[in-house]
Amino acid sequence: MMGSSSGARDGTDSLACQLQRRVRVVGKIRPFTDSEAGGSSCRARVSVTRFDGDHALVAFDDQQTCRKDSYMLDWCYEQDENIDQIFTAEVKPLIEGLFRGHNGCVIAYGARGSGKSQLIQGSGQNPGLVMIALGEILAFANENRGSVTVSCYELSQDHIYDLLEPKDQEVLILEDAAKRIQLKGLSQIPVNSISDFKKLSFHGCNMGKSCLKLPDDSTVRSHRGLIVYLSSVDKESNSSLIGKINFVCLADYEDIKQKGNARPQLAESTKINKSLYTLLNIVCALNSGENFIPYRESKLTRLLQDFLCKASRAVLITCLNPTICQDTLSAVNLASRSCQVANRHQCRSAKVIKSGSKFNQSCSRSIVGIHVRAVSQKKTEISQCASSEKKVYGTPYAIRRRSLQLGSLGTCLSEKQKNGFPSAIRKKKMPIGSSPPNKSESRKANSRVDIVAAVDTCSQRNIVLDYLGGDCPMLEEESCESVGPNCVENIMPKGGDCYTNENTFVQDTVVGLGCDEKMTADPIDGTKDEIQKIFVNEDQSSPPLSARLREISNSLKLLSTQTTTIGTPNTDMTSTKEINKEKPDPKTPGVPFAVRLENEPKFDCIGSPQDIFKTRSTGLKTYLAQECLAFLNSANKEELKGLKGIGEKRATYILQLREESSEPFKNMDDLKEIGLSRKQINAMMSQVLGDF
Ligand SMILES: Nc1ncnc2c1ncn2[C@@H]1O[C@H](COP(=O)(O)OP(=O)(O)OP(=O)(O)O)[C@@H](O)[C@H]1O
Repeated sequence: MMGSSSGARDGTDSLACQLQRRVRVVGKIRPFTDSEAGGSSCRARVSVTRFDGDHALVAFDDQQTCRKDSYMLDWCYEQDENIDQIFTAEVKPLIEGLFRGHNGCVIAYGARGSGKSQLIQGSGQNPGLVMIALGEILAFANENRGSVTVSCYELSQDHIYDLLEPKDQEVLILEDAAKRIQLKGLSQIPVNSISDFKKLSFHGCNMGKSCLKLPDDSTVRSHRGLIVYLSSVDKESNSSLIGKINFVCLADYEDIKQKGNARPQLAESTKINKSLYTLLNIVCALNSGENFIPYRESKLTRLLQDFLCKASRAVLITCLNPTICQDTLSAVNLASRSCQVANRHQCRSAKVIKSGSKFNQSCSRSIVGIHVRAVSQKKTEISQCASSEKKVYGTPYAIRRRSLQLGSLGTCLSEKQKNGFPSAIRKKKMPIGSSPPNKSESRKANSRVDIVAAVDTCSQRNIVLDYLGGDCPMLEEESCESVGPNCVENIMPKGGDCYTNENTFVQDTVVGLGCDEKMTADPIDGTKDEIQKIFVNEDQSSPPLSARLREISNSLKLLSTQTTTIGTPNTDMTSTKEINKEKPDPKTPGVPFAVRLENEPKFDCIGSPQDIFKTRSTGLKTYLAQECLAFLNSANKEELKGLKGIGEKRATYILQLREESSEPFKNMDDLKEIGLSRKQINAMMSQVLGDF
């Protein structure tokens, strides 16, 4: 059912690398539920390939749509691995840290129904991580004259509530003189045994039953957590030790883009997602050794500040549905990005991952971000790029604040480097009906679609592709130069065909990574197959600017010829949002433009032709603005740069914003935040109109 597993988590190099990581990012695929078992959803769709050391590739294969997505995580537990195993490998080390007075954090993150509650809380027969951990902590406390207390909280809509002793007032986050977080108003209840704990009333329910489990109300989503405090006496020094560990069950991740913006829970979802993004940024920043960690960006991260810091250790467990589910794909994509960006810092090897289009796009965005970070932080280090051991990156938050101030971006780069940036991500359109390339051509083509991700040196033997140093015969010189001589490792898989159709673009992503040593050219057994499996066979890049403009132009033409339609608007106004969303159809829309205008007034009642014209032009403007925004929210860098007022810097910045929020531009005023003046916005709009 599950894919092959290879390797073990015992590589010493890997261990050394992992020890530096403050937050491990792992996955857990939940077993099929009774209703799923035996159904069509039960077909093998998720596979895990583990590599020597601490990395695992999770591949989703949707047989119906032929879509394949693969994500690299620090590790992934398969369906048949139980919670005890996760406890031993991931949580026990944190508990041992707790015994020495260190804080720890266990976070369950994932889509709805992915097994978060089961993992953290468990059920009557199968204790979750909390219960297993508490058993060990209590045993330790009894042996070491220690005491244990617990708190339980809920973070909903940016308000924190005490679940053990509910009060009218919310819990406040304060910082003491030593900069430690104090949760004012959150009760701590002493616990001496598991049975004591089971008797606790968690907001009207018992821990063993439904604590940390949200009520079955799809409109309410919140983060919940249980903190266990341990105070003990160190036998050797006889000093007192105080540590705490937080078990967090995050609210379900929902991909807002996919669900549409018209839902009543949109504001709630947006808030929750923002807090999740911030959390993942923190994970990334911590693992990358950033100095500045943007805790204040959300209440969740502020609340977790003491548990997610340089002095503590944590594990983020991404719970995965075993069947294809867009929310799960998006959730694991984000988790994977956060650990891969961190990996680029920590380890100096490279691995190529070929995966579905979403992953490609997101990777390339991250990669762009990395370049920006490098540039913004220390110009002189650009030429050394990732080969430098120095930390040169900023957090996404910092980037957002900094990136538009990079007035000297162009000047701080040598001419070659300047050229290198845009060319690092190139597009190649495959001709219509072109026949599949032969093997050697295919190799060349493949070299253009590689996604490069940095991973642990220890896992190089298992790398799913051929690694090429500067002497690779297949390597195109152009590719090498695009990222500079010192920092580029060009990577190209063996075999695997890359066919594209008319609208498919192949994205070149060549990333500068500091690799200390060359990897062997041959992947381990079976990995070649894996390459095929995860190879990009589709790429859903956003349609080119010309296609988008053509769509608008056609729509406008339609308007001018279909006055009768305007006079009798279709009642199906809901189609408006659908058409204007993330994945616009590059073809001429089938629905007449007039009926797609949002809030379109009834023209019959307006009066004179002049009034009708005015009303229509308002609608047109609204539509055009929406198209512009949708375009800015989805276009790739080159397309963005095709717009007036958007150059390299601004395009990079926009991509960066999109990493943090799926839809950063919701109205025209948001464009001012990227430094566009009203005049520039108008010019951009006129450019679009000019094509008509
Ligand atoms: N390890 C497991 N063993 C057996 N069943 C599991 C396991 N993990 C999850 N499940 C089952 O999967 C389903 C979803 O699990 P769970 O309720 O924990 O997910 P969730 O992410 O907390 O969902 P929600 O967000 O809706 O609360 C449940 O029916 C649960 O019994």
